Amino acid sequence: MLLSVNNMEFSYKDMKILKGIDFTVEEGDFVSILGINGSGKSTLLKCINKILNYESGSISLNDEDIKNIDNFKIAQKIAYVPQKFSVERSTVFDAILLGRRPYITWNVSEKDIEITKNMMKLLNINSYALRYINELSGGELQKVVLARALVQDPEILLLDEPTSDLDLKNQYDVMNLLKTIAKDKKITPIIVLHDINLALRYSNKFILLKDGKVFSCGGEDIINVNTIKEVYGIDAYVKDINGIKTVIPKPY
Ligand SMILES: Nc1ncnc2c1ncn2[C@@H]1O[C@H](COP(=O)(O)OP(=O)(O)OP(=O)(O)O)[C@@H](O)[C@H]1O
Repeated sequence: MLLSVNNMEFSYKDMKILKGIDFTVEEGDFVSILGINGSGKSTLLKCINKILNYESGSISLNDEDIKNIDNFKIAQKIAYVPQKFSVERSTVFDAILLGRRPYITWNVSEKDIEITKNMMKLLNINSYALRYINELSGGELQKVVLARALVQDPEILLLDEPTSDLDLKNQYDVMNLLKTIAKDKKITPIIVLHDINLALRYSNKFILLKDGKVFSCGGEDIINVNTIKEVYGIDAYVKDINGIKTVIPKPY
């Protein structure tokens, strides 16, 4: 199993946030984590990436407990794009190249530069390679940090609301690209999203978090009128529109 989270718990000081999380992810899955503000989604990603240390239960990567994998190795296997990122003054090219750090021993290689250039082309950001990242728009920056995570060539890509600053077309462009790159490079994305319809369009697996627990986990069928009501506390229509499952909140 690529990732296995078993009865995992985490607290900030004496405040228990994750209260026995269980789920598994297989290679090739495209996973969306959904849930209301404060339900523990970002905390869960940080535990998987070892930014936070879980206190009980277990998290295993390819059947090995992440506690036994050193951080350098973790960085070769898991890339993480946080919800908020601090922006240093470097060029777009250098910022993306930094994603290769887990592989660079002495010097940056031709291969590292080639991978960086190719990723910039794929994400259509090569035209601003030499611009400073602290001078980019929110959407442009979001593409740069995504490119940086992708050149890391991870097995698992953790993304915390990767489309929050993107316009409608860019949201779908980025998700389409992500789906293609994930398939080509055998990267398994695990994405925190607030847009349920975007999640429904791209994911095959859904994890609904509620109060620090997995309320429901599974395929598209777990997104229904009842789970929307239970998790988000709203009444919604769940419709099939041109073969695409769509959630439309009822007016209230
Ligand atoms: N560093 C911290 N110290 C103490 N409490 C924290 C810290 N970070 C988050 N929390 C709390 O942990 C809970 C879960 O936060 P988390 O950011 O994981 O939620 P989330 O589901 O990602 O929320 P959102 O959708 O708003 O981004 C919240 O109650 C939050 O206030």
